[in-house]
Amino acid sequence: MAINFCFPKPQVSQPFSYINSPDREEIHKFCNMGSEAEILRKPRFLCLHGFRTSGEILKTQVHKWPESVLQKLDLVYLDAPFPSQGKSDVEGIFDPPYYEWFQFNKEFSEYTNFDECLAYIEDFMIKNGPFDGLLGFSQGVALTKVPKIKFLIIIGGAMFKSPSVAEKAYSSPVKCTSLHFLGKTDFLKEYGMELLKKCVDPVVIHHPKGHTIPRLVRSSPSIRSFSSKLGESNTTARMQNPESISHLTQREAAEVDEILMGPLGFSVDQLMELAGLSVASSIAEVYKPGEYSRVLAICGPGNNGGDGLVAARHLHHFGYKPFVCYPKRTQKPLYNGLVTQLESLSVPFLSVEDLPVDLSGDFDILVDAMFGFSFHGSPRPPFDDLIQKLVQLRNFAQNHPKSPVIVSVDIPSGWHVEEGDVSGEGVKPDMLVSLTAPKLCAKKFTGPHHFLGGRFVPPSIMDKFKLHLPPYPGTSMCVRIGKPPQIDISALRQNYISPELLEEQVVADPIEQFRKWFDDALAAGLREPNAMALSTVGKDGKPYVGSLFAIHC
Ligand SMILES: NC(=O)C1=CN([C@@H]2O[C@H](COP(=O)(O)OP(=O)(O)OC[C@H]3O[C@@H](n4cnc5c(N)ncnc54)[C@H](OP(=O)(O)O)[C@@H]3O)[C@@H](O)[C@H]2O)[C@@H](O)CC1
Ligand SMILES: [K+]
Repeated sequence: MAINFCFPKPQVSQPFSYINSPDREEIHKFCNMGSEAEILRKPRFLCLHGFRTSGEILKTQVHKWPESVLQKLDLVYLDAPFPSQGKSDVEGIFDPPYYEWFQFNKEFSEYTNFDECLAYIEDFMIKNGPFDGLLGFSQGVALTKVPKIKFLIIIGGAMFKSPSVAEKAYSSPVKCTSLHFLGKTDFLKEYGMELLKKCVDPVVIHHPKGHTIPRLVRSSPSIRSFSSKLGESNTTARMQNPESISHLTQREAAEVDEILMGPLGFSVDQLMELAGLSVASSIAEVYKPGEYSRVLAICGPGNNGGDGLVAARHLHHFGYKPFVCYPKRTQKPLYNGLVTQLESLSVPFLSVEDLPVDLSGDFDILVDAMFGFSFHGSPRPPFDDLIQKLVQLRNFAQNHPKSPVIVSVDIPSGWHVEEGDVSGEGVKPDMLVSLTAPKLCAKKFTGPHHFLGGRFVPPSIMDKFKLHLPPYPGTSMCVRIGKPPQIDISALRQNYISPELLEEQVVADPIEQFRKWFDDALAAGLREPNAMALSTVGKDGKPYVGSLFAIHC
C-alpha cells in the first residue's frame, strides 16, 4: 500500500511486508523513546496517505505496527484536500471516502493542484504543529512556510517523473535525517532509489515485498543508525530546553515515593542507594577530585540525609576524602548500616561542635543533605545553625581564595519545596541534584549546575504524572538539565614555566632523550603525556610542527 501520495496502484492484495523484530526495537530507539526516555514529548509526525485512500486507511495499516512502537510516536493523520476523482484501488477493501492530493496525467509527467496541495499541508502543520517529522510524504523539502522538519519516514516513496514538479518537490537536497523503506519488488523502487540521491542523510531499509507498508518484525543496522541519529538530535534539543521539563509538587513527590515503594515493589534501601550514587556521579561530573577532594556531607534526619550518607560512601570510592556530619541519627537498620559502612571506610564523623566556624578553610565541597521534599516550616536546631553556616560561607569567601562549592540534594535546605527560598535564609547551592524529577522549587534555582538523578523511574510513573524528563546518556546515573555554564576561555589558560633547554644538556641518544622528557611529563601529572608536538627548524629557517602520539615506547 503506497502512502506516498504521488503514485497510483496501491497494492492491497498483500498489504504488508515483514521487517523483523529487533527492527521494531530499533524503531523504538529511532523514535528516541526507550522507556525512561519518554521525555519531553513524543516526536510528532504528520502522516500522509496514499493515492485515493484516506488518513483513516493509512492509520488502519500503520496501526498494525507493534504497540510498543506506536506508543512512542505521536502520529497525526490528514486527509488529502481533494475527493477522489476516479476509482480507488482499495474499493471493497477499505471503506470510502477516498481522497487525492493532486491530479496527474497518465504518464505521471504533468501534475495539477500541486501548489494548492502544498499550501494545504502547510496550513495544517501551522495550525496543528509543531511537527518533528513527516511519514509517507516525500516532498517535505518543498514546504517553506513551516519550520523545517527534522525527520522523514518514506515508505515506498519515489521521485516525481515531471522535472518541474521534481524540481519543486526536491528543490534542494533533503537535509534532514530520512528513513526509507524500499520493497524488493516495488514497481516504484527505481524512483525510490532516485529520491535517495536527493537525500543528504538517508538510511535505507530494504524489505522483500512490494509497494507496501512493511510490518516490523527483525533487526537491521540501518534502523539502528537512523534511530541513533534521531536520538542524538532529539536529546540535544530537549536537554537545551529546561523550560519543558516537569516539576513535581510536594504532594506528588510523596505520592511517587509511595507508589515506588508500594505497588512497584522498590525498597527504600534500593532507591536511596541509586539516589546517593546519582548525587556522587553528578558531583564527579563537575568537581574533579584532583581539585575538590575534601567533602563534608551534612546529613539530616530523613531520607535526604540517607542519600547524603550513600553519596559520601560513593565519593570515597571515587577518590574524594569525605567527612560526615550527622547530628540527628535515625535509629533504623538502614541508617545504622550506612553509618557502619562509612565507618568501615574510616570516613570521619564530625559533630556540629567539631565543625569550624568558617567551613571554607577545611572543605572543597559541602553536600547539603539536610532536608528533602518532606521539609516544612522553619528549620529547627541544630539544622538552623548548620544552614546558617552554609549561607554565611559567602561572607568568609574573601579570607579564602577558593570558597567551597555547595551541592544540594533534591531540595536546597531551608527552601519551601514548591515556592523556593521564601525566607531568603535557605542554602544557595552551586549545584542542585534533583532526584526522580525536579520539585517545583527547582524552577527558582539559578546556580550553574542542575542535574537530575534517580535513574529508576518506570514508564507507569512517567505516564501517571505526565513526566517529561531528559534521557540519561549511555550508562550514566545523572543527566544535566539545561546548558552548562559558559566558560571563560581565558580562565582555561595555563602558563607553562620550565627551565631553558640548552644544546649541551641534550642527550646524544634521541630515544634516551625522549624517555627523559616522557618521564618528566609523567611526573608533572600531565593529562596525556604520550601526546606531544614535535617542532623542528629546517635549513631554510622555516619551522615545522607535527603532533605525535606515542603508542609504544
Ligand atoms: N522517589 C523518591 O521519592 C526518593 C526520595 N529520596 C529522598 O528522600 C527525600 C525525602 O525524604 P523524607 O520524606 O524522609 O523527607 P526529608 O525531607 O529528608 O526529611 C524529613 C525529616 O525532616 C524533618 N523535618 C521536616 N521539617 C523540618 C524542620 N523544619 N526542621 C527540622 N526537621 C524537619 C522531619 O521531621 P518531622 O518534622 O516530620 O518531625 C523528618 O524527620 C527526598 O527529598 C530525596 O532526597 C531518595 O532517597 C530516593 C527516591
Ligand atoms: K537537601
